[in-house]
Amino acid sequence: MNLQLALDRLTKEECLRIIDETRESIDWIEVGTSVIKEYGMAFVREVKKAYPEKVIVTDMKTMDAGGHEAIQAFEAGADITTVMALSSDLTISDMMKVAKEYNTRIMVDLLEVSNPERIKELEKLGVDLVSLHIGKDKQREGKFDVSHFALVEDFPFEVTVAGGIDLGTLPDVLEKAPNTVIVGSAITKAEKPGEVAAEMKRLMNEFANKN
Ligand SMILES: O=C([C@H](O)CO)[C@H](O)[C@H](O)COP(=O)(O)O
Repeated sequence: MNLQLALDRLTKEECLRIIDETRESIDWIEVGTSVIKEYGMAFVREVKKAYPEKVIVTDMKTMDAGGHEAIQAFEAGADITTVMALSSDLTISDMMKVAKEYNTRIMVDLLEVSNPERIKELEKLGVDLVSLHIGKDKQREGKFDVSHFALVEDFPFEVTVAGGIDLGTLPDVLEKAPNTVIVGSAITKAEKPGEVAAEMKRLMNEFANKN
């Protein structure tokens, strides 16, 4: 099970400091949408160069022009880039075509998707990696909870989860055995990010060893 560190609403210097403090505990590094908007693909290149051993996820949240944005992400060194499930099938399939050429992956973000029909369509498109996600704004009405797993439980997807997950909610999330847990603020806003990430990874390893 992977721990993905999500870097959002931070300066470059803060991102690099937090990666450095958490590097022993994290598996995947997400250059968040807000960081990409601030610094562009140049910063993705910088992170990949500094941490070639980590899986780099660019949270592009692509909604259109999928082929172009996938090339931008993969040329910058991303191993995985995100597209919104609510975008056109053509956007998603164009990105999957590019990912095949680069030997990389597309993560489909299920933000605001609750209709099982859309999930079936994604499966038909050949999607294999999805993100169950409660967005930052929506978190004001409630953070990610395990009832959201129901949307994908009958599908063969690799599942990542995000949406305000912290040390309090992690144990319940782990019971559903997602492939990757995405954590942003609970680590990045912590006084000691390294300690929070280490404790999260310890709980994840403990769960994996028991199951
Ligand atoms: O994708 C994200 C969000 O939409 C802001 O861009 C975050 O990376 C994701 O939600 C994880 O962050 P937290 O919710 O702060 O754990």
